[in-house]
Amino acid sequence: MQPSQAAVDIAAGLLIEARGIRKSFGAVHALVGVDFSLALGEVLGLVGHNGAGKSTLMNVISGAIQRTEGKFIYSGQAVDRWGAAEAQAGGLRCIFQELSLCANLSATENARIIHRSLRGVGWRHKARRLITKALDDIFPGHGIDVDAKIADLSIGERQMVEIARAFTKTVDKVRCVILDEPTSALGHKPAEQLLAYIKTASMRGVACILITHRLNEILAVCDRVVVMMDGAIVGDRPAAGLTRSDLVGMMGNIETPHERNAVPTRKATQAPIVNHAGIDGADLPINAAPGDIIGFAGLDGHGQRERLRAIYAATRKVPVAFVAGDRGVEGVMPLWSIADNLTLRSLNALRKGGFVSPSAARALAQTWSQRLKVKAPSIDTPILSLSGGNQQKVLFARALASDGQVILLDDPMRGVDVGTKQEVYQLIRDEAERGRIFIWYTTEFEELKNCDRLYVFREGRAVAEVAGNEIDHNRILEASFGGADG
Ligand SMILES: Nc1ncnc2c1ncn2[C@@H]1O[C@H](COP(=O)(O)OP(=O)(O)OP(=O)(O)O)[C@@H](O)[C@H]1O
Repeated sequence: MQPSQAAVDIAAGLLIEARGIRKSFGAVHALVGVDFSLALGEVLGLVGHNGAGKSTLMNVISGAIQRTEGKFIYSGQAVDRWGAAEAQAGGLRCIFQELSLCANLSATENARIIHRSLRGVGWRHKARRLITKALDDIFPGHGIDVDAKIADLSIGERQMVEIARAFTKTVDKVRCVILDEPTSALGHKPAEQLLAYIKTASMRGVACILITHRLNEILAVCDRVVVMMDGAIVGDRPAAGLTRSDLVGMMGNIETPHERNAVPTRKATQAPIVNHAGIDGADLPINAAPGDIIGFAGLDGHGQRERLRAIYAATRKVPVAFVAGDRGVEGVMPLWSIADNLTLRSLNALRKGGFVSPSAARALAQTWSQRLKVKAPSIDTPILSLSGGNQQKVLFARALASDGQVILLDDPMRGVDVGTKQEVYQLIRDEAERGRIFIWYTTEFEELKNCDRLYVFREGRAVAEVAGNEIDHNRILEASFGGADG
């Protein structure tokens, strides 16, 4: 077999070398002396639990924040001042978890922002061509209108534009792309397309750093895996030959496979509380009784989110809570603390004599932030200073701490680490045992295995119902694409 361009370049030299990097935010020591390197054309997977310091390290490397201490060498040159402009000029691009596109501009205009060379008469035409080509190369068949405002695109489409923009090149070359949870808002197909593209980009000599909690993605594309824990690098190994459980072990977790219980008989005796009719005869009614964990499956964007919202609006008899997937737009109150964000849905229940009881609110916030292991100095910490996965945990805690008997989940585990995910799955099962109903849309097939029953969506309708032991990948794919009874 011919060695790839990446393998040749890896032998030839390093693009990034960082030594003894430290970064503190006041009393929080996010990086405590990190040595990190990246070769030309290398695909490096960066993993670790929520709050381990992955994004902070990438922010230092991309020049978004300044290191407190340490040495940074880029392309053989030691650099003192390293900001976003220097990184861009050096061909280093970054796709952050919280997307950086201007919402009131189109994809075309957003492409222009990072390419100053696109100026003068005809810049719009050139920018449109540039971003369209990148989208077509990475996500063939994407269907995105590059002249529509970003605000009018779905979260998945926004993520695709952000990714495509990072790979566009004009006079500025692309040498390294940092992708922080790039697939967390993408459906299955675009996620696969991106992984394939990362491989081809690396063959052309573009290095990529992939941060993801989806470990199969790391195993699929990476040359090397680096593990972070508590602000330090604790593992660094070639990816070849590693298994998923090796990775989980390197992160200090042990994976316990979940054996699905047979659907408890008590459910047969309980009347459904959710009884939601479809839009027509081809759209199945959604039924859920106390204790049910119902999954919504199918290709992303086929009506699952709309149905969750419709169920939310129609559920009147019992309290209902919603965990949003697009936390930036729908979930997080950015200027508030963890405690205020967490108790927001419980203010009525916390009222004593007409006023919200501060001590009861704090006790509730403390309990649930501990149960979900939110990593922060205290519950008074501003939510925006938390890592992405920890922000998502707070949103989850908000719903579970509430009186919601029906909990609607819109892909809630985006960016949550593998250890916490297992604990949250257990929490969901425990809460279901206590009689809560979960209706759970997820883009991760593995998560669907936690459900008692699934509805598969296609073209805006729930077209198939799959119960218990029939839940398998092929069955879902068949229904998603219209085979068999789908
Ligand atoms: N601007 C900030 N102010 C205060 N603390 C911060 C800030 N940014 C990050 N931190 C803290 O630094 C630590 C590392 O966070 P970081 O975002 O790097 O983690 P991460 O490994 O990327 O986690 P995740 O997988 O959840 O995205 C966390 O404790 C976080 O709360």
